[in-house]
Amino acid sequence: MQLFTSCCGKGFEGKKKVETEPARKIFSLKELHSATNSFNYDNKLGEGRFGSVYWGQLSDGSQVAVKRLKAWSNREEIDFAVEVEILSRIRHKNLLSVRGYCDEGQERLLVYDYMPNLSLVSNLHGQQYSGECSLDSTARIKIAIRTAQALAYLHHHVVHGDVRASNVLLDSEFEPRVMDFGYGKLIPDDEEATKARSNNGYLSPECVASGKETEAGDVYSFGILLLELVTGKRPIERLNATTKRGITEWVLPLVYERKFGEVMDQKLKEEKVEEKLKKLVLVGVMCVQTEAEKRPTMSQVVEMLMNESKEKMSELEANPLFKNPYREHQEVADEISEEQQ
Ligand SMILES: Nc1ncnc2c1ncn2[C@@H]1O[C@H](COP(=O)(O)OP(=O)(O)OP(=O)(O)O)[C@@H](O)[C@H]1O
Repeated sequence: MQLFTSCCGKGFEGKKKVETEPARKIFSLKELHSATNSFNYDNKLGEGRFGSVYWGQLSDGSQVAVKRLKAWSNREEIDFAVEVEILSRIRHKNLLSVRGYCDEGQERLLVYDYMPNLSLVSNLHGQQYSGECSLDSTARIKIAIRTAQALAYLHHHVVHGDVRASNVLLDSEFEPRVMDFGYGKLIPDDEEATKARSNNGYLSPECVASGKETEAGDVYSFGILLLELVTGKRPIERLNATTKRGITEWVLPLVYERKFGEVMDQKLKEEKVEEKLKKLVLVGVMCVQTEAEKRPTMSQVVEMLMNESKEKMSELEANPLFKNPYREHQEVADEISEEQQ
C-alpha cells in the first residue's frame, strides 16, 4: 500500500510518516446494524453534508457514533479502505480518529467513539444551554489550547481542510476532540458541499478563491473558531433580511478601541473574564489576517496561547496589527496639518 500520495494541497506528501501500529477495525454491516438498531431514527445524532450519524453500542458495551456516508457516483475514484487506513493512523489525544469502518456493497460507514458532550457549536449556541453557560473561561482556554495542539500535530501529516466549531466535539471531561480531518482525500469534491463550506464564515479568502486546502487556511479557520469561542457569536451573523456581518468585522473595531469587555460572550458572568480571555482574542485576530503568509503557524499559535509570561503578553498587545489603521492615518494627517499651520 502506498501511503502519503498527494493532490491539490490536500494530501500527505512530504509529511512525517505516521506510526504503523494497527489502528482501525473493519466492521461488518451486520455488526453496525445491530449496534444502531438498524440505523433507527431514534438513534440518529444528526446529519451532515456527507451523511447521517447514529449513536450505537457495540457488543463489548462501548458507545460509538456511526457515520453512514451518502452514496456518490464516482466511488471508484477513491479507494475508501486505503484512505481510512491512512487517516485512522493519525493519532493524538485531541483528535477524534476513525476507530473503524465498513465498506460493504454500496455502504460506506465510519465508526468513531461517541462524544457525550456534543460539539462546540451545541455548547456555544445550542438551545439546551440558552441563558445558561456550559463553558466557563477556564474550559474555553483549555479547548483553545488543546484544539490548537491537535491541529499543530495534524499539520505534520495532513491539512484538516474544514476546521470549525461543529468539528470540535467534547468528550466526557469536556476535552476537545477534532474530527473530520483529511476528508478531502476520503470524499470526492461535491459542488454543493464546497459551496456550503465557502459560505460558512470559516474559510480563508484565498481558500475560497482557489478551492484548495492549506495549512494557512486551517490557521485562518482556527482564528475564526477562537473568536467564536470567546465571543459566543457565530462566524456570520444575519443582521436583517439583506445584511450579514462576519465576526472579524465586529471584533476588530472593538479590539482597536481596546473594548475587550464588549468582545466577551455576555453569558460569561465570571470576574476578570477580559483579563483571562484577551489573549485568545489577540491570537484569533493574528490568525485571521487576510494575507496568508502573515499568519502564524499552528505551532506558533500553541506557543502564544500557552505562554503565561506578562512580558510576552505585552509584546503581543504591542503588535501594530491591533492598532486602528484609520486612526493612524488620521493622526498623521492631523500632525501634517498642524505643522502646516
Ligand atoms: N463521535 C460523535 N459523538 C457524538 N456526536 C457526534 C459524533 N460525530 C458526529 N456527531 C454529531 O452528529 C451530527 C452530524 O455530524 P457530521 O460530522 O456528519 O456533520 P456536521 O459536522 O454537523 O456537518 P458537516 O458534515 O458539514 O461537517 C452532529 O450533530 C455531530 O455533533
